[in-house]
Amino acid sequence: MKKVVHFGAGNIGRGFIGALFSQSGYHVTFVDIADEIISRLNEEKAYKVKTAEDQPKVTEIQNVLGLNNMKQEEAVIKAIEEATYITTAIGPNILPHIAPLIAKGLKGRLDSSNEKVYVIACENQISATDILKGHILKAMDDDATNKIEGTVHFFNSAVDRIVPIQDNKNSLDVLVEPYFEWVVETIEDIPTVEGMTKVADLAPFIERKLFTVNTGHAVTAYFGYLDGKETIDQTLNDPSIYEKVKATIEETGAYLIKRYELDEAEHQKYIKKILGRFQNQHLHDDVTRVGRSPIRKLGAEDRLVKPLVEAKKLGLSYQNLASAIAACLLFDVGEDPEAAQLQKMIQEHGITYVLNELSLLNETDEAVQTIVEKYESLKAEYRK
Ligand SMILES: NC(=O)c1ccc[n+]([C@@H]2O[C@H](COP(=O)([O-])OP(=O)(O)OC[C@H]3O[C@@H](n4cnc5c(N)ncnc54)[C@H](O)[C@@H]3O)[C@@H](O)[C@H]2O)c1
Ligand SMILES: O=P(O)(O)OC[C@@H](O)[C@@H](O)[C@H](O)[C@H](O)CO
Repeated sequence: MKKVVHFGAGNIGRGFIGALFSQSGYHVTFVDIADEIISRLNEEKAYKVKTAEDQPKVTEIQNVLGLNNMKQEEAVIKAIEEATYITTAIGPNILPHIAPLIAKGLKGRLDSSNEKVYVIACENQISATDILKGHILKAMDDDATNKIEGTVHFFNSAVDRIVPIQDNKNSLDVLVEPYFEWVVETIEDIPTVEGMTKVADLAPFIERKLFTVNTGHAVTAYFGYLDGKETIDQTLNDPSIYEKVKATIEETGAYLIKRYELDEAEHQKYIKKILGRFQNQHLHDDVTRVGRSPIRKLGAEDRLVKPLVEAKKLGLSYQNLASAIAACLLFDVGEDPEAAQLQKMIQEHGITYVLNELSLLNETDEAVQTIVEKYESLKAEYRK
Protein backbone atom coordinates (compact mmCIF):
# COMPACT_ATOMS: atom_id res chain seq x y z
CA MET A 1 0.00 0.00 0.00
CA LYS A 2 1.42 3.42 -0.96
CA LYS A 3 1.70 5.92 1.84
CA VAL A 4 1.13 9.64 2.34
CA VAL A 5 2.21 11.84 5.22
CA HIS A 6 -0.24 14.72 5.58
CA PHE A 7 0.54 17.67 7.88
CA GLY A 8 -2.62 19.18 9.44
CA ALA A 9 -5.42 16.85 10.57
CA GLY A 10 -7.93 19.70 10.60
CA ASN A 11 -10.96 20.42 8.44
CA ILE A 12 -9.40 20.29 4.99
CA GLY A 13 -6.85 17.63 5.99
CA ARG A 14 -9.42 15.12 7.22
CA GLY A 15 -12.35 16.37 5.14
CA PHE A 16 -10.64 16.59 1.77
CA ILE A 17 -6.97 15.80 1.07
CA GLY A 18 -6.52 12.91 3.53
CA ALA A 19 -9.92 11.55 2.47
CA LEU A 20 -9.00 11.61 -1.26
CA PHE A 21 -5.78 9.70 -0.59
CA SER A 22 -7.50 7.13 1.58
CA GLN A 23 -10.20 6.61 -1.04
CA SER A 24 -7.47 6.19 -3.66
CA GLY A 25 -5.98 3.28 -1.69
CA TYR A 26 -3.21 5.07 0.24
CA HIS A 27 -2.37 4.73 3.92
CA VAL A 28 -2.57 8.21 5.46
CA THR A 29 -0.42 9.35 8.40
CA PHE A 30 -1.82 12.62 9.72
CA VAL A 31 0.70 14.82 11.55
CA ASP A 32 -0.70 17.44 13.90
CA ILE A 33 -0.09 19.08 17.28
CA ALA A 34 -3.66 18.54 18.48
CA ASP A 35 -3.39 15.63 20.92
CA GLU A 36 -7.11 14.84 21.03
CA ILE A 37 -7.29 14.42 17.23
CA ILE A 38 -4.12 12.29 17.12
CA SER A 39 -5.26 10.00 19.96
CA ARG A 40 -8.68 9.60 18.42
CA LEU A 41 -7.21 8.76 15.00
CA ASN A 42 -5.05 6.05 16.59
CA GLU A 43 -7.92 4.65 18.64
CA GLU A 44 -10.61 4.72 15.97
CA LYS A 45 -8.41 4.30 12.84
CA ALA A 46 -11.32 5.60 10.75
CA TYR A 47 -13.80 8.45 10.49
CA LYS A 48 -16.67 9.59 8.29
CA VAL A 49 -16.91 12.41 5.75
CA LYS A 50 -20.49 13.63 5.30
CA THR A 51 -21.62 15.98 2.52
CA ALA A 52 -23.71 19.02 3.45
CA GLU A 53 -26.80 18.58 1.24
CA ASP A 54 -30.43 17.50 1.50
CA GLN A 55 -29.48 13.84 1.05
CA PRO A 56 -25.99 13.64 2.56
CA LYS A 57 -23.49 11.11 1.27
CA VAL A 58 -21.42 9.49 3.99
CA THR A 59 -18.02 8.00 3.21
CA GLU A 60 -15.98 5.94 5.66
CA ILE A 61 -12.31 6.94 5.61
CA GLN A 62 -9.97 4.11 6.60
CA ASN A 63 -6.28 3.31 6.82
CA VAL A 64 -5.43 6.40 8.80
CA LEU A 65 -3.31 7.05 11.87
CA GLY A 66 -1.93 10.09 13.64
CA LEU A 67 1.44 11.37 14.88
CA ASN A 68 2.17 14.40 17.02
CA ASN A 69 5.09 16.29 15.45
CA MET A 70 6.03 17.91 18.77
CA LYS A 71 6.24 14.59 20.59
CA GLN A 72 6.96 11.94 17.96
CA GLU A 73 9.59 13.47 15.74
CA GLU A 74 11.42 10.20 15.01
CA ALA A 75 8.17 8.49 13.96
CA VAL A 76 7.35 11.38 11.59
CA ILE A 77 10.85 11.14 10.05
CA LYS A 78 10.37 7.41 9.52
CA ALA A 79 6.92 7.97 7.97
CA ILE A 80 8.42 10.53 5.55
CA GLU A 81 11.08 8.00 4.59
CA GLU A 82 8.35 5.58 3.51
CA ALA A 83 5.94 8.05 1.85
CA THR A 84 5.10 8.56 -1.82
CA TYR A 85 3.40 11.90 -1.12
CA ILE A 86 3.97 14.55 1.54
CA THR A 87 1.11 17.04 1.70
CA THR A 88 0.08 19.89 3.98
CA ALA A 89 -3.13 21.73 4.88
CA ILE A 90 -1.97 23.52 7.95
CA GLY A 91 -2.25 27.25 7.20
CA PRO A 92 0.36 29.26 5.24
CA ASN A 93 1.85 30.80 8.39
CA ILE A 94 2.69 27.37 9.82
CA LEU A 95 4.70 26.14 6.81
CA PRO A 96 8.04 27.56 8.08
CA HIS A 97 7.53 25.71 11.38
CA ILE A 98 7.05 22.24 9.87
CA ALA A 99 9.73 22.61 7.16
CA PRO A 100 12.71 21.61 9.38
CA LEU A 101 11.04 18.30 10.27
CA ILE A 102 10.17 17.59 6.63
CA ALA A 103 13.82 18.39 5.79
CA LYS A 104 15.01 15.85 8.39
CA GLY A 105 12.67 13.20 6.98
CA LEU A 106 13.77 13.90 3.41
CA LYS A 107 17.43 13.82 4.41
CA GLY A 108 17.03 10.39 6.03
CA ARG A 109 15.26 9.17 2.94
CA LEU A 110 17.78 10.60 0.46
CA ASP A 111 20.62 8.87 2.37
CA SER A 112 19.15 5.46 1.73
CA SER A 113 16.94 5.66 -1.36
CA ASN A 114 16.38 7.57 -4.57
CA GLU A 115 12.72 6.63 -4.86
CA LYS A 116 10.61 9.61 -5.94
CA VAL A 117 8.52 11.54 -3.46
CA TYR A 118 6.04 14.33 -4.22
CA VAL A 119 5.56 17.33 -1.93
CA ILE A 120 2.35 19.37 -2.33
CA ALA A 121 1.18 22.20 -0.05
CA CYS A 122 -2.62 22.51 -0.13
CA GLU A 123 -3.04 26.00 1.26
CA ASN A 124 -4.91 29.13 0.15
CA GLN A 125 -1.75 30.83 -0.97
CA ILE A 126 -0.14 31.41 -4.35
CA SER A 127 3.03 29.27 -4.76
CA ALA A 128 2.63 27.74 -1.29
CA THR A 129 4.69 24.67 -2.26
CA ASP A 130 7.51 26.85 -3.61
CA ILE A 131 7.48 28.76 -0.32
CA LEU A 132 7.55 25.50 1.65
CA LYS A 133 10.39 24.24 -0.57
CA GLY A 134 12.37 27.40 0.25
CA HIS A 135 12.01 26.72 3.98
CA ILE A 136 12.91 23.03 3.54
CA LEU A 137 16.05 23.89 1.56
CA LYS A 138 17.07 26.41 4.21
CA ALA A 139 16.94 23.62 6.79
CA MET A 140 18.97 21.14 4.70
CA ASP A 141 22.71 20.64 4.36
CA ASP A 142 24.42 20.83 0.94
CA ASP A 143 24.70 17.07 0.62
CA ALA A 144 20.93 16.53 0.95
CA THR A 145 20.15 19.58 -1.22
CA ASN A 146 22.30 18.15 -4.03
CA LYS A 147 20.44 14.83 -3.88
CA ILE A 148 16.97 16.41 -4.14
CA GLU A 149 17.04 17.04 -7.88
CA GLY A 150 15.08 14.34 -9.73
CA THR A 151 13.99 12.62 -6.53
CA VAL A 152 11.97 15.09 -4.45
CA HIS A 153 9.35 16.81 -6.60
CA PHE A 154 7.58 19.95 -5.44
CA PHE A 155 4.24 20.86 -7.05
CA ASN A 156 2.11 23.93 -6.41
CA SER A 157 -1.62 23.36 -6.09
CA ALA A 158 -5.03 25.00 -5.72
CA VAL A 159 -7.46 23.42 -3.30
CA ASP A 160 -11.18 24.11 -3.21
CA ARG A 161 -13.76 22.63 -0.87
CA ILE A 162 -15.62 24.53 1.83
CA VAL A 163 -15.13 22.73 5.13
CA PRO A 164 -16.54 24.66 8.11
CA ILE A 165 -15.47 24.38 11.74
CA GLN A 166 -17.00 21.16 13.02
CA ASP A 167 -19.71 21.31 15.67
CA ASN A 168 -18.80 18.11 17.47
CA LYS A 169 -15.29 18.41 18.87
CA ASN A 170 -15.54 14.87 20.27
CA SER A 171 -15.73 13.29 16.86
CA LEU A 172 -13.31 12.93 13.93
CA ASP A 173 -16.20 13.03 11.45
CA VAL A 174 -16.23 15.96 9.05
CA LEU A 175 -19.08 17.80 7.35
CA VAL A 176 -17.99 19.08 3.91
CA GLU A 177 -19.65 20.72 0.94
CA PRO A 178 -20.31 18.29 -1.93
CA TYR A 179 -18.18 20.27 -4.42
CA PHE A 180 -14.41 19.85 -4.57
CA GLU A 181 -11.49 20.65 -6.83
CA TRP A 182 -7.78 19.91 -6.34
CA VAL A 183 -5.57 21.20 -9.14
CA VAL A 184 -1.88 20.26 -9.11
CA GLU A 185 0.76 21.81 -11.34
CA THR A 186 2.66 19.01 -13.08
CA ILE A 187 2.88 17.25 -16.40
CA GLU A 188 4.76 14.33 -14.89
CA ASP A 189 3.34 10.85 -14.76
CA ILE A 190 2.74 10.61 -11.02
CA PRO A 191 0.98 7.97 -8.88
CA THR A 192 -2.77 8.33 -9.28
CA VAL A 193 -4.89 10.08 -6.69
CA GLU A 194 -8.61 10.05 -7.49
CA GLY A 195 -9.94 13.61 -7.57
CA MET A 196 -6.59 15.26 -8.37
CA THR A 197 -6.52 17.28 -11.62
CA LYS A 198 -3.10 17.88 -13.21
CA VAL A 199 -2.39 21.06 -15.20
CA ALA A 200 0.73 22.43 -16.87
CA ASP A 201 0.20 26.00 -15.64
CA LEU A 202 -1.53 26.59 -12.31
CA ALA A 203 -1.64 30.41 -12.46
CA PRO A 204 -5.10 30.80 -14.06
CA PHE A 205 -6.55 28.12 -11.81
CA ILE A 206 -5.23 29.40 -8.51
CA GLU A 207 -5.97 33.05 -9.31
CA ARG A 208 -9.48 32.21 -10.50
CA LYS A 209 -10.10 30.24 -7.30
CA LEU A 210 -8.43 32.61 -4.83
CA PHE A 211 -9.84 35.79 -6.40
CA THR A 212 -13.38 34.45 -6.80
CA VAL A 213 -14.06 31.91 -4.04
CA ASN A 214 -11.79 33.43 -1.41
CA THR A 215 -12.32 37.08 -2.32
CA GLY A 216 -16.09 36.57 -2.35
CA HIS A 217 -15.93 34.60 0.88
CA ALA A 218 -13.84 37.30 2.60
CA VAL A 219 -16.16 40.14 1.55
CA THR A 220 -19.16 38.15 2.79
CA ALA A 221 -17.42 37.45 6.10
CA TYR A 222 -16.32 41.04 6.72
CA PHE A 223 -19.66 42.65 5.86
CA GLY A 224 -21.50 39.85 7.66
CA TYR A 225 -19.39 40.46 10.76
CA LEU A 226 -20.02 44.23 10.65
CA ASP A 227 -23.73 43.61 10.31
CA GLY A 228 -23.89 41.16 13.23
CA LYS A 229 -24.48 38.04 11.12
CA GLU A 230 -23.22 34.65 12.27
CA THR A 231 -22.84 32.55 9.17
CA ILE A 232 -21.99 33.00 5.51
CA ASP A 233 -25.34 31.75 4.16
CA GLN A 234 -27.24 33.97 6.63
CA THR A 235 -25.17 36.98 5.49
CA LEU A 236 -25.99 36.36 1.85
CA ASN A 237 -29.71 36.36 2.63
CA ASP A 238 -29.26 40.10 3.04
CA PRO A 239 -29.80 41.41 -0.53
CA SER A 240 -27.61 44.48 -0.05
CA ILE A 241 -24.62 42.40 1.10
CA TYR A 242 -25.28 39.84 -1.64
CA GLU A 243 -25.05 42.63 -4.23
CA LYS A 244 -21.79 43.91 -2.68
CA VAL A 245 -20.24 40.46 -2.80
CA LYS A 246 -21.36 39.90 -6.39
CA ALA A 247 -20.07 43.31 -7.45
CA THR A 248 -16.69 42.59 -5.83
CA ILE A 249 -16.18 39.27 -7.59
CA GLU A 250 -17.29 40.91 -10.81
CA GLU A 251 -14.39 43.33 -10.31
CA THR A 252 -11.94 40.47 -9.76
CA GLY A 253 -13.66 38.72 -12.68
CA ALA A 254 -12.98 41.63 -15.04
CA TYR A 255 -9.28 41.38 -14.13
CA LEU A 256 -9.20 37.57 -14.49
CA ILE A 257 -11.02 37.64 -17.84
CA LYS A 258 -8.57 40.18 -19.22
CA ARG A 259 -5.44 38.65 -17.69
CA TYR A 260 -6.14 35.02 -18.65
CA GLU A 261 -8.40 35.60 -21.67
CA LEU A 262 -11.22 33.71 -19.96
CA ASP A 263 -14.57 33.28 -21.68
CA GLU A 264 -16.83 35.95 -20.17
CA ALA A 265 -20.02 33.86 -20.16
CA GLU A 266 -18.18 30.89 -18.62
CA HIS A 267 -16.77 33.12 -15.92
CA GLN A 268 -20.23 34.51 -15.11
CA LYS A 269 -21.40 30.91 -14.68
CA TYR A 270 -18.45 30.27 -12.38
CA ILE A 271 -19.38 33.32 -10.26
CA LYS A 272 -22.99 32.15 -10.03
CA LYS A 273 -21.90 28.69 -8.95
CA ILE A 274 -19.62 30.10 -6.25
CA LEU A 275 -22.39 32.31 -4.82
CA GLY A 276 -24.65 29.24 -4.78
CA ARG A 277 -21.99 27.31 -2.85
CA PHE A 278 -21.78 30.10 -0.25
CA GLN A 279 -25.58 29.92 0.18
CA ASN A 280 -25.51 26.26 1.25
CA GLN A 281 -27.71 26.23 4.37
CA HIS A 282 -26.36 22.91 5.58
CA LEU A 283 -22.82 24.22 6.10
CA HIS A 284 -23.31 26.74 8.95
CA ASP A 285 -19.95 28.29 8.09
CA ASP A 286 -19.11 31.01 10.63
CA VAL A 287 -18.15 34.50 9.41
CA THR A 288 -15.35 34.38 12.00
CA ARG A 289 -13.78 31.29 10.39
CA VAL A 290 -13.98 32.72 6.89
CA GLY A 291 -12.67 36.13 7.98
CA ARG A 292 -9.92 34.58 10.17
CA SER A 293 -6.34 35.89 10.03
CA PRO A 294 -7.08 39.33 8.53
CA ILE A 295 -3.38 40.26 8.53
CA ARG A 296 -2.67 37.33 6.18
CA LYS A 297 -5.69 38.28 4.10
CA LEU A 298 -4.43 41.87 3.74
CA GLY A 299 -1.15 40.60 2.26
CA ALA A 300 0.02 42.02 -1.06
CA GLU A 301 -0.35 38.64 -2.82
CA ASP A 302 -3.62 37.68 -1.16
CA ARG A 303 -7.32 37.74 -2.17
CA LEU A 304 -8.11 41.43 -1.56
CA VAL A 305 -5.04 43.53 -2.33
CA LYS A 306 -3.58 41.65 -5.30
CA PRO A 307 -6.76 41.84 -7.43
CA LEU A 308 -7.21 45.51 -6.48
CA VAL A 309 -3.66 46.33 -7.58
CA GLU A 310 -4.03 44.30 -10.79
CA ALA A 311 -7.46 45.80 -11.63
CA LYS A 312 -6.08 49.30 -11.07
CA LYS A 313 -3.08 48.60 -13.34
CA LEU A 314 -5.47 47.56 -16.11
CA GLY A 315 -7.65 50.66 -15.63
CA LEU A 316 -10.54 48.54 -14.28
CA SER A 317 -12.87 49.41 -11.39
CA TYR A 318 -11.63 48.53 -7.90
CA GLN A 319 -14.17 50.43 -5.75
CA ASN A 320 -15.76 47.29 -4.29
CA LEU A 321 -12.39 45.74 -3.56
CA ALA A 322 -11.45 48.94 -1.73
CA SER A 323 -14.64 48.61 0.37
CA ALA A 324 -13.79 44.98 1.08
CA ILE A 325 -10.32 45.98 2.34
CA ALA A 326 -11.91 48.71 4.47
CA ALA A 327 -14.33 46.17 5.95
CA CYS A 328 -11.44 43.78 6.64
CA LEU A 329 -9.70 46.58 8.57
CA LEU A 330 -12.78 46.71 10.84
CA PHE A 331 -12.70 42.96 11.64
CA ASP A 332 -12.36 43.07 15.41
CA VAL A 333 -12.93 39.51 16.63
CA GLY A 334 -11.24 39.22 20.05
CA GLU A 335 -10.53 35.47 19.80
CA ASP A 336 -8.65 35.91 16.51
CA PRO A 337 -5.05 36.81 17.42
CA GLU A 338 -4.44 38.48 14.03
CA ALA A 339 -7.61 40.58 14.35
CA ALA A 340 -6.46 41.75 17.79
CA GLN A 341 -2.97 42.55 16.45
CA LEU A 342 -4.48 44.39 13.47
CA GLN A 343 -6.70 46.56 15.66
CA LYS A 344 -3.72 47.38 17.90
CA MET A 345 -1.67 48.39 14.84
CA ILE A 346 -4.51 50.60 13.57
CA GLN A 347 -4.90 52.26 16.97
CA GLU A 348 -1.18 52.92 17.33
CA HIS A 349 -0.25 53.87 13.76
CA GLY A 350 -3.38 54.48 11.67
CA ILE A 351 -4.73 52.98 8.44
CA THR A 352 -2.17 54.37 6.02
CA TYR A 353 0.70 52.84 7.97
CA VAL A 354 -1.10 49.49 8.17
CA LEU A 355 -1.80 49.43 4.42
CA ASN A 356 1.83 50.24 3.77
CA GLU A 357 3.20 47.64 6.22
CA LEU A 358 0.84 44.76 5.48
CA SER A 359 -0.33 45.34 1.93
CA LEU A 360 2.72 47.16 0.52
CA LEU A 361 0.45 49.97 -0.70
CA ASN A 362 2.18 53.32 -0.79
CA GLU A 363 0.41 56.25 0.90
CA THR A 364 0.67 58.25 -2.33
CA ASP A 365 -1.33 55.55 -4.14
CA GLU A 366 -4.82 56.87 -4.81
CA ALA A 367 -6.23 53.42 -3.90
CA VAL A 368 -5.05 54.08 -0.33
CA GLN A 369 -7.04 57.30 -0.21
CA THR A 370 -10.11 55.42 -1.49
CA ILE A 371 -9.70 52.69 1.15
CA VAL A 372 -9.29 55.28 3.93
CA GLU A 373 -12.48 57.08 2.84
CA LYS A 374 -14.41 53.81 2.71
CA TYR A 375 -13.02 52.81 6.10
CA GLU A 376 -14.20 56.07 7.68
CA SER A 377 -17.64 55.77 6.15
CA LEU A 378 -18.06 52.10 7.20
CA LYS A 379 -16.88 52.99 10.69
CA ALA A 380 -19.49 55.76 10.90
CA GLU A 381 -22.18 53.42 9.56
CA TYR A 382 -21.48 50.37 11.75
CA ARG A 383 -19.76 51.67 14.89
CA LYS A 384 -22.31 54.24 15.97
N1 LIG B 1 -11.55 24.80 5.48
C1 LIG B 1 -11.65 25.15 4.21
O1 LIG B 1 -12.76 25.40 3.70
C2 LIG B 1 -10.43 25.23 3.33
C3 LIG B 1 -10.59 25.04 1.96
C4 LIG B 1 -9.49 25.15 1.10
C5 LIG B 1 -8.24 25.40 1.65
N2 LIG B 1 -8.11 25.56 3.00
C6 LIG B 1 -6.76 25.80 3.50
O2 LIG B 1 -6.31 24.64 4.19
C7 LIG B 1 -5.44 25.01 5.24
C8 LIG B 1 -5.97 24.41 6.54
O3 LIG B 1 -7.26 24.96 6.79
P1 LIG B 1 -8.31 24.23 7.72
O4 LIG B 1 -9.61 24.90 7.51
O5 LIG B 1 -8.23 22.76 7.55
O6 LIG B 1 -7.74 24.64 9.16
P2 LIG B 1 -7.84 23.84 10.52
O7 LIG B 1 -7.53 24.81 11.60
O8 LIG B 1 -9.10 23.07 10.58
O9 LIG B 1 -6.64 22.78 10.41
C9 LIG B 1 -5.30 23.09 10.59
C10 LIG B 1 -4.65 22.00 11.43
O10 LIG B 1 -3.27 22.30 11.54
C11 LIG B 1 -2.86 21.96 12.86
N3 LIG B 1 -1.63 22.68 13.19
C12 LIG B 1 -1.47 23.99 13.49
N4 LIG B 1 -0.19 24.27 13.77
C13 LIG B 1 0.49 23.11 13.62
C14 LIG B 1 1.87 22.73 13.75
N5 LIG B 1 2.83 23.63 14.08
N6 LIG B 1 2.20 21.46 13.51
C15 LIG B 1 1.26 20.53 13.18
N7 LIG B 1 -0.05 20.83 13.04
C16 LIG B 1 -0.43 22.09 13.26
C17 LIG B 1 -4.03 22.34 13.74
O11 LIG B 1 -3.98 21.68 14.99
C18 LIG B 1 -5.21 21.92 12.86
O12 LIG B 1 -5.63 20.60 13.16
C19 LIG B 1 -5.38 26.55 5.22
O13 LIG B 1 -4.29 26.95 4.45
C20 LIG B 1 -6.67 26.92 4.52
O14 LIG B 1 -6.61 28.15 3.89
C21 LIG B 1 -9.18 25.48 3.86
O1 LIG C 1 -8.82 29.35 4.75
P1 LIG C 1 -8.65 30.84 4.61
O2 LIG C 1 -8.56 31.54 5.93
O3 LIG C 1 -7.56 31.21 3.66
O4 LIG C 1 -9.99 31.37 3.91
C1 LIG C 1 -11.24 31.13 4.51
C2 LIG C 1 -12.19 30.51 3.50
O5 LIG C 1 -12.42 31.43 2.47
C3 LIG C 1 -11.61 29.23 2.91
O6 LIG C 1 -11.21 28.32 3.88
C4 LIG C 1 -12.62 28.56 1.95
O7 LIG C 1 -13.61 27.91 2.69
C5 LIG C 1 -11.94 27.59 1.02
O8 LIG C 1 -10.83 28.16 0.42
C6 LIG C 1 -12.87 27.02 -0.01
O9 LIG C 1 -12.14 26.26 -0.91
